[in-house]
Amino acid sequence: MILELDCGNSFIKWRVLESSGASISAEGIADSDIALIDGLTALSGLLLTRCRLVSVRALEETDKLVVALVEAFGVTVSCAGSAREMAGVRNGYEDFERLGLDRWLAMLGAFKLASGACLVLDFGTAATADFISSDGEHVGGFICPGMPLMRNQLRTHTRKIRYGDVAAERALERLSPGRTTVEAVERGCTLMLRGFVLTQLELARSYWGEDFTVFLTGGDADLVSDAAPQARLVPDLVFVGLAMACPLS
Ligand SMILES: Nc1ncnc2c1ncn2[C@@H]1O[C@H](COP(=O)(O)OP(=O)(O)O)[C@@H](O)[C@H]1O
Ligand SMILES: CC(C)(COP(=O)(O)O)[C@@H](O)C(=O)NCCC(=O)O
Ligand SMILES: [K+]
Repeated sequence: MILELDCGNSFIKWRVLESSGASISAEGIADSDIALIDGLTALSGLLLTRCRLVSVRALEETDKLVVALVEAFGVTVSCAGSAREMAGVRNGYEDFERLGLDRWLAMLGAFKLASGACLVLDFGTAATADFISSDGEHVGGFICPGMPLMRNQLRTHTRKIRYGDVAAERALERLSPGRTTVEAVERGCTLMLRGFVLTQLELARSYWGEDFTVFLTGGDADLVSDAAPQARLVPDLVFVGLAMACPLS
């Protein structure tokens, strides 16, 4: 069985594939290395042979996780790395190694699925947009605070914005102007993200007319999907790219 990991700034997304790579036998989200290893250990019939991962965390942090995985499961771990060019996509950064690996893998996955120009929108800790033209050129992208960062900045830099997770979830049942603090903040931040989506769509249209595919991914993709009804919601887009960047043969 193959373990795949996407280590973002907030969560580790994981899944276990059958050895052929054809089907998913388990998947989940962990908020720490320990929670990940406990979650995997609790699975019955787990026989890991290989592991591939992508991380946007600090090198030492990623190394620590790799050591823990080797210790716990005796697996060989391969980590996705940067590339100037791969699978027909050319990294557009001046310094290609500085482009976030999750963005790079999502771009590889998107270009493979679209076989044409694409706009990749990822809503995690940060919200990112990346533009890939039909010939595989990465035009560049944008990085903004995502929902968790916007919400936490308001909570920690004001005196009177305080509320819990349950109230936050309930506040997003509608997007009309808020009549409580929690509604005002949660809906306001959601509308900021939707505005971000609309701006990116407008820019993509100015480059490519209607001839492009929009991909939505990341834990908060659902919050903005109404703003881009034409988009393909692909929660595992990073994993599509991970399999391309770390083939297990
Ligand atoms: N099942 C879930 N578990 C945890 N977070 C989730 C889940 N579904 C959506 N989210 C939201 O996803 C966001 C994190 O997205 P994610 O793509 O995991 O970020 P990152 O890659 O930066 O770690 C958070 O705002 C969180 O509330
Ligand atoms: C932009 C990001 C913080 C997004 O991380 P995420 O929200 O997925 O945790 C990450 O891709 C990153 O650290 N990138 C390096 C900087 C760059 O891409 O320019
Ligand atoms: K991510």
